[in-house]
Amino acid sequence: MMLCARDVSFTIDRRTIVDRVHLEVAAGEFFGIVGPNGSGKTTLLRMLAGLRPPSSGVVLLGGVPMTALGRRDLAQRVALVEQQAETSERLSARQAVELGRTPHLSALTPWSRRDEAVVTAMIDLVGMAGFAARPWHKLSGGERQRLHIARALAQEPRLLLLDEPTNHLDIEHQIGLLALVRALGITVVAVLHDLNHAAMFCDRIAVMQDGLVCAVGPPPEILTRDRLAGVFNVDARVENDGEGGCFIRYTRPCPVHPRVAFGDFP
Ligand SMILES: Nc1ncnc2c1ncn2[C@@H]1O[C@H](COP(=O)(O)OP(=O)(O)OP(=O)(O)O)[C@@H](O)[C@H]1O
Repeated sequence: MMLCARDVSFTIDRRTIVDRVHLEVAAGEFFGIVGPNGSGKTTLLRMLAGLRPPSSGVVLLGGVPMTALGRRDLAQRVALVEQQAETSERLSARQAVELGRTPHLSALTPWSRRDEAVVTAMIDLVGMAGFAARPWHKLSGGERQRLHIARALAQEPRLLLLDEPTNHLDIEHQIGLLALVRALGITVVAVLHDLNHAAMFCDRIAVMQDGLVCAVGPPPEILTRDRLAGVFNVDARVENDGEGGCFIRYTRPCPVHPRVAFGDFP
């Protein structure tokens, strides 16, 4: 499902956090948003999800302004997994995923065998089948994160928005999750901190800096040594992966001498 942000800004306390962002994400594209801490990624993602109305500009989903879609319509099309998503502690793992079916239920369409099958399939997809009966509060951070993804997939969204989806995951599950999401073939917009993951999985990425999108394009065009230095303040070599992509090799900085030592404190 095509997503378009037209000159979208967000201002709070007279500070512009997202500044006239223009983006077009094609149906089926895996689109990454990268940028330093505080550059406006989460704020932009929440506007793309229709959760935060822009101060100016418009977000269009399939050509329709988000603001024209009712909450239920929106939830049937768009799923968002936020950074510190929480779920009530009294639920089991399976019940947490079942919440993803809520937008599809009504008095006329009560819980059905199809809902049951979708929930089972999504729990299975994220490798959590053995955990379904476990109480939520007894799960690890990574297990919860995988179930948050399963809950979002159980919504059967056409647009999936992910804010640092690999948080808490071990390396196998970081790579497995991004590969899985990519294989779904739906439109995905993901805020990613790991630039090598962005390079591996994204069709295109947008780089944010101080609320502005300063570059958009395929990873090898965008993740240049100069940009990594200018935007992220790191020294790195960008190498060709031999398959049309790239990977980044960071340079260890020279040793820095802290201006304080623990012994300085009485
Ligand atoms: N509700 C708010 N009120 C005031 N300032 C806010 C609010 N929400 C976000 N900000 C500020 O806006 C800026 C952008 O925040 P945002 O969370 O979008 O950044 P980010 O790029 O996602 O950061 P990170 O990588 O650290 O998650 C930050 O400086 C943040 O402190």
